[in-house]
Formats: sequence, C-alpha cells, structure tokens
Amino acid sequence: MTGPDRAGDLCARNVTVRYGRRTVLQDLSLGPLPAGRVSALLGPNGSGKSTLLRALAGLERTDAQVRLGATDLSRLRPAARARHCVYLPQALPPPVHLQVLESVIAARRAGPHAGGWQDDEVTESLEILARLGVDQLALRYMDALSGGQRQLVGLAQALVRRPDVLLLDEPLSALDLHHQFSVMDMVRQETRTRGMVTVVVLHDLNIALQQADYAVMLSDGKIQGAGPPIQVVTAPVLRQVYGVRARIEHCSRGRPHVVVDGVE
Ligand SMILES: Nc1ncnc2c1ncn2[C@@H]1O[C@H](COP(=O)(O)OP(=O)(O)OP(=O)(O)O)[C@@H](O)[C@H]1O
Repeated sequence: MTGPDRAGDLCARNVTVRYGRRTVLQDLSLGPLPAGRVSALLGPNGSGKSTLLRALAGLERTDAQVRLGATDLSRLRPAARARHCVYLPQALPPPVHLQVLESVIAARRAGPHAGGWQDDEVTESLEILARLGVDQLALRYMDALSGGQRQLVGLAQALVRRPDVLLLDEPLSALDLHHQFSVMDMVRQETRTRGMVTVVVLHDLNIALQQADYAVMLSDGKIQGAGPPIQVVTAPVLRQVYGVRARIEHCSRGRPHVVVDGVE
C-alpha cells in the first residue's frame, strides 16, 4: 500500500443476517479487504449487498465477527465502532433546512475529531467540498439542492470524518457521468492517502472494472467470487449471476469493459 499504515485490513466471519424468518446472508466470510484500496461490492438486485455493508457497519443484528487489523469491531459499542466506520446509505441525505457547510462541519464533529469548535474545521470542510466540486454550494440549504448535489454533500459528510473504514452504498446513483468518474478518482486517492478500507456497492460493472482494486460478487446472499475485478467480472459469471450474454473487451487504451449481447 502507498498510504500510511492505518488500522489494517478488514475481515468478516460468520455473517448471518435474518429478516424475520428469512435468512438473507448465511455464514458468509469476507476479506481480507485491503487497507488503502477500494473494494467493489457487486451483484444483482436483492443479492444482499446493502445488508452485508450494514452488517460490516454494525447496523444489522448479527453475531458476525468483523475485524479491522487487530481490532475486533464487533466487540465495540456503537459509538466507538462509528468512529472507525462511516456508512453512507443508499438513500440521499435528508433535505433538511441546514446550510451545506454547517452539515459537513456537524458530520466532522461526529467523527473522531469531536469536541467543539476547532480552527481548521471550516477550512477542511470547504476543502472537501472543493475536491468534490461543490464548494460553491457551501452556503446553500440542503433542502434547496438537487438529488445529485445532495449525494455529493453526503460524500463530503462521510469523507470529512476521516474513518478507517468507509462504506458507501451506491454513492454514484444520482451523479452525472463527470461526477461518477471524478468522485471515484477522489475516493481512490483519499483511500490511498489515508490508508482506509473503502467498500463501495456498485451496479456499474465498468466502473468496478476500471476503478476498483478488488471486487466481491454476491449472488443470492453468497459470495460468488472475490479478487481483482478482471478475475471476478467474467463472461461465465455474468451469465450465471446476471443472466446476460456478455463479453469483456479491452479498449484501445487497454481498459476492460463489459459488452452485453443480450439476456438469457
Ligand atoms: N428490512 C428488511 N426487511 C425484510 N427484508 C429485507 C429488508 N431489507 C432487505 N431485505 C431483503 O433482503 C434481500 C437483500 O436485500 P439488499 O437490500 O441487501 O439487496 P441489494 O443487493 O443491496 O439490492 P439492490 O441492488 O436492489 O439495492 C432482499 O431480498 C430484500 O428484499
């Protein structure tokens, strides 16, 4: 890894999650998901990606053991665990009547930097907004933003907390093409610089192929494959998991992408 050695890799064991009588994830083992790298969590609708992400964050009822390096996160109280792990849900941040900058500062105070006013909190919050290309929104109100703008502010709120583990559920779903790529670039850069473990739920397999360092494919609550994206997103897997006839091709610059020929 290129960044500072933070807390180590993320591993989960015995992840079983039930909703009522229905078992959605059964005795699943995940990782190690490497520190300083972006891992993509892939799979069809309903395959269990969000449930697994929430289980890693400690937001599902489960006896799973989740370790970050030498730290057993599953033994920590929710507030202590939340200082290590930041989870950004699929739903956009609520359109509250709060200025964007205030909302980012409030998020920062909820992180390990908690403890009232600090000189650098405005500067750092503005810097994160600038890196996401939305510093011009700093004094706008959250309830007067578009969906994509709110998603970018949600990302700023997550990043400003400087977690060891960053868990993002479909963070690109409301973003235009430019922002999809600029956000992934920034998340990759932050992940490397800070030595975070970043796990991103993605539906766009091309972004996963081109931007993720590691991929995990879920199907019906089971891990179908894990490793470098190019080894996980393959024609046979796409057929089996997504029910599509597809090929992995490489563009003139050598980058892989999925070409779908049809559905099964
Ligand atoms: N709160 C809940 N109560 C009952 N069942 C749930 C609940 N949340 C999710 N499920 C079920 O658990 C399964 C996995 O859901 P999950 O949201 O983890 O899937 P996903 O892979 O994230 O899907 P998507 O790509 O559509 O967001 C689905 O069958 C879903 O219907």
